[in-house]
Amino acid sequence: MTDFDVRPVTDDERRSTFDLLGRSLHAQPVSDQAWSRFGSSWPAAHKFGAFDGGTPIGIASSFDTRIAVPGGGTVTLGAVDGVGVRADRTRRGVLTAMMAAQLEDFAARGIPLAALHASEPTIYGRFGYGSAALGKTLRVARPAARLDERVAAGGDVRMLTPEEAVEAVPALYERIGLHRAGMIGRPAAWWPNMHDRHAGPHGRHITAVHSGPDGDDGFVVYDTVERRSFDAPDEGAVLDVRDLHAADPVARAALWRFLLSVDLVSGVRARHRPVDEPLALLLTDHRHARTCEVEDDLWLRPVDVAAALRARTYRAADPVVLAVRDRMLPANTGHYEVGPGGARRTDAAAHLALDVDTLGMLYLGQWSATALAQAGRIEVHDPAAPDRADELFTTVTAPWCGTHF
Ligand SMILES: CC(=O)SCCNC(=O)CCNC(=O)[C@H](O)C(C)(C)COP(=O)(O)OP(=O)(O)OC[C@H]1O[C@@H](n2cnc3c(N)ncnc32)[C@H](O)[C@@H]1OP(=O)(O)O
Repeated sequence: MTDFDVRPVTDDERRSTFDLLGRSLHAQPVSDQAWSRFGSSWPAAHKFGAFDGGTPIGIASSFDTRIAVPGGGTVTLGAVDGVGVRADRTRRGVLTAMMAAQLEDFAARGIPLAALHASEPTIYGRFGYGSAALGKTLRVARPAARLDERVAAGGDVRMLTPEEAVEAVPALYERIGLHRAGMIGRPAAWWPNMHDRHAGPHGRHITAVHSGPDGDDGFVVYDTVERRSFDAPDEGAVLDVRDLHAADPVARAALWRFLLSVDLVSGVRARHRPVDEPLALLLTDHRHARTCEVEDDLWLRPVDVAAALRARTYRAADPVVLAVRDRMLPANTGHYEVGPGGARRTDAAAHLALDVDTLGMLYLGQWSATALAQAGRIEVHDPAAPDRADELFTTVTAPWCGTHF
């Protein structure tokens, strides 16, 4: 027996559902002033609430955007930017019911992929999401870390006022483009809450922009946190990189050169960077840039398996036939042939069998079919097939989202 209804959120319920999500994540209710600044980032569209009578007890929110897939194409993405259930109503199927409504809505609207960032990795596999892109945390020692003289240099870095940052950075992100598989477009509604709140006139983050021969081509948003204390009088501040995007290697190196030049800083920390971010290679001594953590970044859910498989490209190898199982969206269950020429449904016998969350793990190229098979996530019917699938799905550049949502 269910004692709640799941339905779309109305305009009047935006703030109460935002506060419900915040509470589930242990945040304070939003103030009137803050809501007037970034409430527009929480439109009613694409939100499913669970209600007991008129009272919200659960929320599953998403927004539509684009995601880059291997090969350079982009497809529509349902970006799940917040799910939460009131603490006294958890573990009674509320999230399951909201996720089902959300996935059916994505499918009905022809959205091929959905994605999220997971608070806890044990939750989302059952809904068909797999960990599809990783991110690393870098710690760089200051003032020891220096860029090697062979690293290409050029252009200028300038700091923006908060007003300039709010104006300039969205257009710059758009111009830099979705050049890595896993990167997503940032719709206008994303910016007030995720960027302007921290880097705009009321925030404390600092924004710097790099300009090359063709104009602005990279930006970094950062904050500094004082570490000096009575017990550690020689510590400077830690510079925390929150958002860094560059159109090319010259702009990226110049932004890192700038970050490493900021005075009174004893270390630079950057979380959720691409796992193949080449910072260590840029330094005279690569040990001054340490990877101290690798975490899951983006979780991906093929919503329309055929469309998702068709959207990306594959490298040269003999085709493989995948048997995909999808409990929540059974129309996806079936056999798919994937080869250098593309992907299509087939009646042919399967070489490999996997659940749809594992397909999410394979899709962007983060994990190899061989590793997934060895981990028991792919059943192997043809012993040569994992090698072929590795060839087909591998990407040269690691996938990375780089956008918090
Ligand atoms: C994408 C994002 O927004 S990340 C942020 C997610 N939100 C949070 O972490 C906020 C705090 N947590 C919550 O609000 C809730 O606990 C939620 C949303 C994670 C789960 O909601 P619930 O209504 O309890 O989930 P529901 O009852 O549908 O559980 C479905 C299954 O997942 C399991 N599950 C749910 N949450 C968890 C968890 N945190 N850890 C382990 N298992 C979990 C349940 O045990 C259940 O398993 P079963 O199918 O084997 O019985």
